[in-house]
Amino acid sequence: MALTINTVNKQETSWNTGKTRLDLIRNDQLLREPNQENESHAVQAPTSNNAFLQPTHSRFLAEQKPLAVSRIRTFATSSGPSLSTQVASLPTGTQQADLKLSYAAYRLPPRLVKNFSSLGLNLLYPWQAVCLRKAGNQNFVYSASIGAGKSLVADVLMLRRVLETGKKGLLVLPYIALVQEKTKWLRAIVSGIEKNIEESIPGAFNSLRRHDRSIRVVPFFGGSKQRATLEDADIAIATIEKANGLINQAIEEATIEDLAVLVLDELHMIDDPHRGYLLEPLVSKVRSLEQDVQIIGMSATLSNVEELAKWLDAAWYESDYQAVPVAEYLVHEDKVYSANEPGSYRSSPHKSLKALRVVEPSRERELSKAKHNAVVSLAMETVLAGYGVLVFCSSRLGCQITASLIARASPIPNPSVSVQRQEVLDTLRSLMNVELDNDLEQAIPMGVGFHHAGMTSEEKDIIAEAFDRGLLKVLVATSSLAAGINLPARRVVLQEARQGRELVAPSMLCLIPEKRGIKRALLEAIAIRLANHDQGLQDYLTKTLLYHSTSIATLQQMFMTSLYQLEEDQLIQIVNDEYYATPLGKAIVGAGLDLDSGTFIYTEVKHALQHFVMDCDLHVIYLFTPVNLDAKISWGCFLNELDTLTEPELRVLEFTRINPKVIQNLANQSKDSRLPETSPDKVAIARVYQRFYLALQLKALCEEVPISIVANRFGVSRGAVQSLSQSCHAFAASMINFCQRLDLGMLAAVMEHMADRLRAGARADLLELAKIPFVKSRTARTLWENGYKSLKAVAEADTTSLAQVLLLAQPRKRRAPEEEEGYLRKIHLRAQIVISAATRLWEKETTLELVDEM
Ligand SMILES: Nc1ncnc2c1ncn2[C@@H]1O[C@H](COP(=O)(O)OP(=O)(O)OP(=O)(O)O)[C@@H](O)[C@H]1O
Repeated sequence: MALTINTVNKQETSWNTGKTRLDLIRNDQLLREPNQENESHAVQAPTSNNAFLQPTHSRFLAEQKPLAVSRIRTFATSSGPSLSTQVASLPTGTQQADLKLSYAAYRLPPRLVKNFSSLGLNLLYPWQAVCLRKAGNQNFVYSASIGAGKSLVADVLMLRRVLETGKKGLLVLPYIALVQEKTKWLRAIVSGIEKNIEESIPGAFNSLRRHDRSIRVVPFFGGSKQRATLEDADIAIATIEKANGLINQAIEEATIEDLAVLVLDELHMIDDPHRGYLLEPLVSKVRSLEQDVQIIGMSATLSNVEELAKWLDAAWYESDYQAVPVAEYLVHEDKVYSANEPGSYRSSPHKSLKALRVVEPSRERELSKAKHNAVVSLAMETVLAGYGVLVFCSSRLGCQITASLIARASPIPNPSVSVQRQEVLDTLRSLMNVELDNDLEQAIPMGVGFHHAGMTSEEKDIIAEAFDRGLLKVLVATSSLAAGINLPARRVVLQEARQGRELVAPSMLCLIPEKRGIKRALLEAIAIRLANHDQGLQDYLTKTLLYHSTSIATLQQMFMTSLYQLEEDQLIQIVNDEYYATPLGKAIVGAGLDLDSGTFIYTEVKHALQHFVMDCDLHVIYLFTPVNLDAKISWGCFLNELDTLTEPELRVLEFTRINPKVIQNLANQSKDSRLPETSPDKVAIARVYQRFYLALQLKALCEEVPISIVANRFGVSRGAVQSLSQSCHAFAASMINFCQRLDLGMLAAVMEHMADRLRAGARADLLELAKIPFVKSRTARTLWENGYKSLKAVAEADTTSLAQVLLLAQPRKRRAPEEEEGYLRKIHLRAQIVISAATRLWEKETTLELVDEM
């Protein structure tokens, strides 16, 4: 099978309110079952003499010939999901009482029920009600399809627990974006609710003054400077790494007894060796405490709910409810087959299949491959019915090519849509300091966007938002789009059916040595003093998932070997049969580093302390450059950069043991040449070169070189430069923590200053201006050069003068005279926004200063 088509009749959701608009589903005309008509309409290709043709389109069409779309013929019937089944499955006011959130057994305060209701959640789906009944106060694992409404179950259980016990809840999510989104949502849900101590545990919050009793929902993710703790929150929402750190800290500081509920979203990530491997020790630690913490785990893709429930000693539930019925099809060559009906490929893969529809061959050269032709036709079928389509591709290049084919087959928009799409392009251009990608320039006017990791997050946000608003009709993306985004698509096309769709593998041995391992779990347990002798550590291991899937003898062997290696690596020491973490062991755990990176960094820090170059920024930048990024070096670019280094920077090069001759030799060899990594020493050296190459990119960002130019200079994508700078914030925070724990406070302070500068993407003198939202380094520099040198100066600026300066910071672009006025209005509006943001910041800072002085 070359391609899978999922025709998704997706509820349109407005992400900030969570409100569903079900009428769209009822009115849906798109998902005509193939038996409803014998032939889909032939699609009219855009023609260049169309009356609506705008200047941009004539340019576009001059460069790119429009493509005619092939017909899709239907010659077999499919039962598919019917609309009536779908409607019947939705909760209505007349259904049973336990679907109401106010149902007494759910024990939710009326204000909470009201808040849910104001965000569109009045009635539970029946499966959600079953979950709430089954879960009670015990551990609970459940699985339901994407968008089925899993979060509501966890929210109710967590909030109830927090309110009733007066203790804390910790919600673990895999991505920063999800943490931010969930924080907003939960803050809205708990607004106006006070910790209700009188009705629950007497005394829990009695000492709090009235204004302290609102529920604090606090996000935790990498990169924040403060050493925030669970103490600061009633509901903590954290990424996996951060959550593990919070638990470690709470155990170490003996405040863990304040935790009452732990929620793990996307529990299937426990099987992910890169991101999720910390989930297992995190949960195992909580389980090994002798206290009543309710653990709730959920996921859409758990193939092993029962096993996980056994591990967690939990009740469990698997729902097959689909909030939105999904009709799934497989496309092979030019034929469309049903994927999940009786007699389909999935239910009987060996039988010969009857195709439901066929895409007629195209006369267009570019669509001569059946796969391209099918993707374009299926996408256009949905677009012409007035709905959005998501197309997933496995590579960035594939995205751009597919987007441009679909754009060429798209109909000419009317003038008002055309103007709005031009505005999207303008916003994208204003982010960049180089020309916009040609593919985007051509696709967006036709209502098609793409989204992949080579783009910056701002570019991706603008495009996803335009699709969400319905301004773009097709979004072609890699899996970069997949994280938690709820977009209004009626059809999802997945190219290359076998990629990225695997369910969780049955292997669940997260703690096996090859995957980060038991070694780190033991070091953590020792460092946070969860256990410090054999018996205690073994008890801890019995709480892990590994214990449930490995023989005792193997586990015993792993236990002994790991402790021996930890001692060898000087991460623990043994005194009178008791284990203690060394300062290095504690620093690695405290900073949330993996063992391998921790020991490498320690060697590097020790080295730097002997020769530290203080008359330039490069050495300190090098020290907080992340160590475990898999970045490819372009040796030619590396060599060019060496020519630009100043004398102090060349000293950094020398002290980090980098040999320019090696770079020169590799630059003269083939494009893909690499340093050998045949021994641990060589691996470490290769890591140093790679880190230095990334440090040079970070140095350029600190010098206010725009992301797009850094990307060009180093031969990488803009997205890669941006994610380097983002991962660098989190890494810098760990490095600072690491140095502080090793009593290297001075080094930590220097790094802290530099981390602030990197966050602002600006030199030291611009730090203050760069704090203003929407002011990037280039704008900050322009403001500074035009006399606006402080927050106060911007706050007091007059809008017209500031707009003039903002105009100077925009990339120059020729505009048609009729577009100019709208553009100037936008800049004026932006000036107003910047002034009010600066005013708010300035007022906040002055208030803080006053408080400090009191
Ligand atoms: N009982 C309900 N009634 C109406 N809308 C609901 C209900 N439960 C959930 N929703 C809405 O359905 C949408 C999807 O819910 P949610 O995000 O909780 O799904 P999910 O199963 O957690 O999805 P994912 O697998 O993507 O994490 C949200 O907009 C949510 O507000």
